[in-house]
Amino acid sequence: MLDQADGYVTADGRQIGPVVMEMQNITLRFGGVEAIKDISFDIREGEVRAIIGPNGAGKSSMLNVISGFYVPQEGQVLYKGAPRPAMKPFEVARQGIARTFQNIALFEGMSVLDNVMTGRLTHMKTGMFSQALWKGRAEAEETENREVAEKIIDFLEIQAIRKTPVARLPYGLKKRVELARALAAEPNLLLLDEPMAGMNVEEKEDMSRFILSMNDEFGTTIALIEHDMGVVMDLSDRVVVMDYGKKIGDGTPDEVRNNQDVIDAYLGVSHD
Ligand SMILES: Nc1ncnc2c1ncn2[C@@H]1O[C@H](COP(=O)(O)OP(=O)(O)OP(=O)(O)O)[C@@H](O)[C@H]1O
Repeated sequence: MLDQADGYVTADGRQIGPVVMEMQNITLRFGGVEAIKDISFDIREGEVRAIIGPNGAGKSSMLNVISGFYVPQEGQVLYKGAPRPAMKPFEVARQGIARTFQNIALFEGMSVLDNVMTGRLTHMKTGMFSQALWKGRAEAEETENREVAEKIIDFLEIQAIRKTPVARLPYGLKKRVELARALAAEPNLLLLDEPMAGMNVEEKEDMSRFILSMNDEFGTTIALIEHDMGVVMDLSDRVVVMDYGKKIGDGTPDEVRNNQDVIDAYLGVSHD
């Protein structure tokens, strides 16, 4: 039913909408290295879309194209039906796209709450000048942003550490705080860069649960890249598989799991 333009309903009753982002024949080069070779796929509203592949397959490069950080030499990215020009990070954020990073990028000296509040920056309308003139308006906005941040802190079950400086937290919790900050932006599209990397089994299970409930509760469209094929199979509606810069598979987890090219890539069989 994936060819229905308006979307479809999943086996577990979730509504998947129309295509929000379309990658058309993307090629990205770094000097002589072709990191992405003529890849096309789309991301639908409300789905959890994974991009997986072995080391060096081109996943991070692809996430950076999706986020607008890299502009491909060939092909184009359509967002909500319109070609997307080169953009600055704040313009990407204004379009409702948020992301997390593989190497956690938090303000280590700041508390969890303050870090999550930085996720609200794109929603702050009151500039310094009008803050000076309209104190009431600035205060109302601050309260509203704080309420959203607190709601997300509750949702991700990190209330107990809301005042703790991030530097003191273990790795798994830092990853969750980063997720909270991205979610605080109330994004339409959330990009997760190897959300489970470096986690133990229990932390991976927690992270999977939060990703799924975020998608369910807020209807957030999620695109994630991951090295480990196992962890994304239970999470994702559809999976793109990359190997040596090429797309070698695209479909439901079951379709991808049974694709011989995918099996070979993960077993290290050469594709020359
Ligand atoms: N900034 C860059 N400059 C030059 N080459 C790059 C750059 N970024 C990536 N590459 C090259 O592009 C190819 C794809 O790398 P990329 O990091 O996108 O793969 P990946 O699938 O994310 O790998 P990993 O799982 O190891 O993070 C590799 O050959 C890599 O060396």
